[in-house]
Amino acid sequence: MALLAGLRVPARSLLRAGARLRDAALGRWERAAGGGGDGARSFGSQRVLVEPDAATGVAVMKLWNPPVNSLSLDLLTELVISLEKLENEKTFRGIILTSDLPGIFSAGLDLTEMCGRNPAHYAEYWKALQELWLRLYQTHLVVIAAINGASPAGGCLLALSCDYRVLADNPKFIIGLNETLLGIVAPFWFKDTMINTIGHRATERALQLGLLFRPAEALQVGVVDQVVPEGQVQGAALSAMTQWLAIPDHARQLTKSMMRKATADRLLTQREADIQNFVSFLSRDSIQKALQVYLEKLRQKKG
Ligand SMILES: CCCCCCCCCCCCC/C=C/C(=O)SCCNC(=O)CCNC(=O)[C@H](O)C(C)(C)COP(=O)(O)OP(=O)(O)OC[C@H]1O[C@@H](n2cnc3c(N)ncnc32)[C@H](O)[C@@H]1OP(=O)(O)O
Repeated sequence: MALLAGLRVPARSLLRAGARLRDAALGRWERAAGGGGDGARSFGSQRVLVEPDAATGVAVMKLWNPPVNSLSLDLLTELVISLEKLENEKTFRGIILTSDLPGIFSAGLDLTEMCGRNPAHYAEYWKALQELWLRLYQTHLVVIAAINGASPAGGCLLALSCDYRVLADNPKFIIGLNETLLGIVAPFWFKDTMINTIGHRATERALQLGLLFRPAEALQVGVVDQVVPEGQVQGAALSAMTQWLAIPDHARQLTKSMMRKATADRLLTQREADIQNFVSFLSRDSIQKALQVYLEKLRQKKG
């Protein structure tokens, strides 16, 4: 009930949620894609819905982890599985990554996974996040983020890891790596991903100040590539996809790898140390206190 109290979604969505939870309990669910007629079927898990269109080779991947699509351990795991499945299907060349929750793309890392747990849990959680980033950042598929809501911190990382970003024009849809505002530090691979997108100086300023950009600023600094009216974000992402898919796959994929491999390798060569850093950083009393205070503030916002 407490979870439901936090939901700000219409009754229709609650019914849909109920159906998904039921189906998830039965294992992976599948349903026919609306009138596609091309044999493509939606598939997914409890928190990730994938709507593949075999005719175009593009799948829409929707995050659904109420209330704010925080990147819980379960969501991270389900995202990796869905990505892997699409990568293994030869018919698919592109993914549109978006949210199935109104007004939120992703609230970033799930603070409840980082607060009051034990070191083994922190290690497992961080490894899952590394896994998702390594896969998303290096996937041979074209990934376009259709950002239809707020996207702080880890939500911004998700978007930055895509090949192209379209943001819906709403001043509430802020995006950025705001870790310093929480008293924590963006890890080097978050920082590298942002540098590769907007350059060193802009990243230095954004990271130190924990800047969360509104759409016009996000476009200006280059955090996103396009800003479109709300309601047009998925259509605009699909249009952009046409341009990306017009390029021969082998040439585009080799170029993507050439641009991104060194950044990914930097994490791959020190993965274990990065996990240990995270665990020891998070195990400090001062960090736990800062996170608890921040979480409490978020919870009291409504009260
Ligand atoms: C010496 C140096 C060594 C360096 C070593 C490095 C080590 C590494 C250090 C660690 C680095 C970690 C990197 C962290 C990345 C992150 O992503 S941290 C998470 C950051 N996210 C945020 O700050 C976003 C917080 N949320 C919001 O701002 C808002 O919720 C929203 C997304 C803008 C949505 O607003 P609104 O629609 O008004 O919803 P709310 O009412 O605020 O929230 C609804 C409920 O959801 C809960 N919630 C919100 N965000 C989170 C979250 N990220 N995790 C878990 N839960 C969240 C919120 O508490 C509400 O809950 P209830 O009150 O219970 O309903």
